Amino acid sequence: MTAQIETVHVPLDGGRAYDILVGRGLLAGIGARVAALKARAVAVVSDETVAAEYGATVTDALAEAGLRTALIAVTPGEGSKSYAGFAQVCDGLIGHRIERGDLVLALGGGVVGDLAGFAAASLRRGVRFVQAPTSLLAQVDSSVGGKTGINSPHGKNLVGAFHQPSLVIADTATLDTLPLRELRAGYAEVAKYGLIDDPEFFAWCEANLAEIYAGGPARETAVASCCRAKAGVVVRDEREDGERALLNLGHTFAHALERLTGYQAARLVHGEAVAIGLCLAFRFSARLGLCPGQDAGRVANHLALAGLPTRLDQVPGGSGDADQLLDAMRQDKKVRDGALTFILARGIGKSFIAPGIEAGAVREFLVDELRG
Ligand SMILES: NC(=O)c1ccc[n+]([C@@H]2O[C@H](COP(=O)([O-])OP(=O)(O)OC[C@H]3O[C@@H](n4cnc5c(N)ncnc54)[C@H](O)[C@@H]3O)[C@@H](O)[C@H]2O)c1
Ligand SMILES: O=C(O)C(=O)C[C@@H](O)[C@H](O)[C@H](O)COP(=O)(O)O
Ligand SMILES: [Zn+2]
Repeated sequence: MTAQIETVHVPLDGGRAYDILVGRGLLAGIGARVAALKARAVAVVSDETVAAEYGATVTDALAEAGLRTALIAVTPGEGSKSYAGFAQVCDGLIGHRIERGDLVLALGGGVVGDLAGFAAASLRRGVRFVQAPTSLLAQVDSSVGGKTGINSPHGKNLVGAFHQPSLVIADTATLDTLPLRELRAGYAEVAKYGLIDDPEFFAWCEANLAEIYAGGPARETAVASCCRAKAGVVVRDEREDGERALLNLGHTFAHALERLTGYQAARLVHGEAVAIGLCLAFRFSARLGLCPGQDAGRVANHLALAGLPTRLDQVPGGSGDADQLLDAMRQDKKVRDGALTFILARGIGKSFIAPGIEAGAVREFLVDELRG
């Protein structure tokens, strides 16, 4: 049974507008919604964990709606967002004879969404895709906005394409089976939306953390609020020529940490890296005299309360030294003319794009952070 459904519309032009549906129990009714997109076949791309839990619900619902289905499941985890994972999905789609008019349906977390989205963008030079996000991170962030791609040994998301989904179906009941560590990791991106430009939302998160973790209406509110915020940014700046870079708050640090930990979930997952990155972005801003130290402390306190790491010395196996971190950051997609761009903050909800940041200043900051 589907309870209340919240719809967030993403009004992109050129026939690329789409809806994000948020509600409990949406997967059971996914067949009719996908059939309305007028495809003959739908290839569901998932990972083995999510496929075991929800694969049959989705393929049965699609088949009942008269659609031919196929299921491709990759190994769970960031390692699948790789050249090998991309080849597996593309060849799976080709093997199942997915045509230009057909659909790819990403059922899973952000790894599956980014990977399946990139395969859809590439297959026969582009087929449509639907996002059915099942992790908190994917429901609040990665399923919206059309950034798709894979990682390179040189850095995160360095190979990819902008390819918007045709529909996003976020069944919040799937979060009931999400491991606590992954729920917490997704929460880092929830808090990010408050820290970017919405101090009231951050205060609401502080007051409602326990309810968001417990499930129920506060969780749905958090998912829909983040989707609304992201949809607004994406419509104004789809390809990150300006404002969209704010969604990268904490990510220059986070992506360097993910590369240096070899994209190994045993050490760090994306949301945990983002939590550390958010704290570093605020502490760096405070060090540059831009942000009150109190605000940086408030961010770290809240993320620690949420069960997330906040410092470099919490990275299992170590984070790498300042030079290694800086070297990894030089591959950031926001680099311009060789100079680093950071998203910094003048306070909670007051983030801004800061181009031309001196590498020396970043290095000194990291050396001090690593000293503890
Ligand atoms: N495209 C974007 O805009 C964007 C935004 C944010 C993050 N990302 C990317 O998203 C990825 C991280 O996504 P993630 O945190 O969802 O990781 P993930 O996809 O690896 O999922 C986390 C783990 O949870 C499991 N899982 C997912 N849903 C489940 C469920 N309902 N029940 C039980 N287990 C479940 C998965 O099998 C996996 O082991 C990173 O690669 C990151 O770069 C992309
Ligand atoms: O959608 C965006 O734009 C974001 O920056 C959202 C981030 O949370 C996400 O991790 C994204 O994949 C990072 O993008 P990248 O361009 O820095 O790889
Ligand atoms: Zn992110």
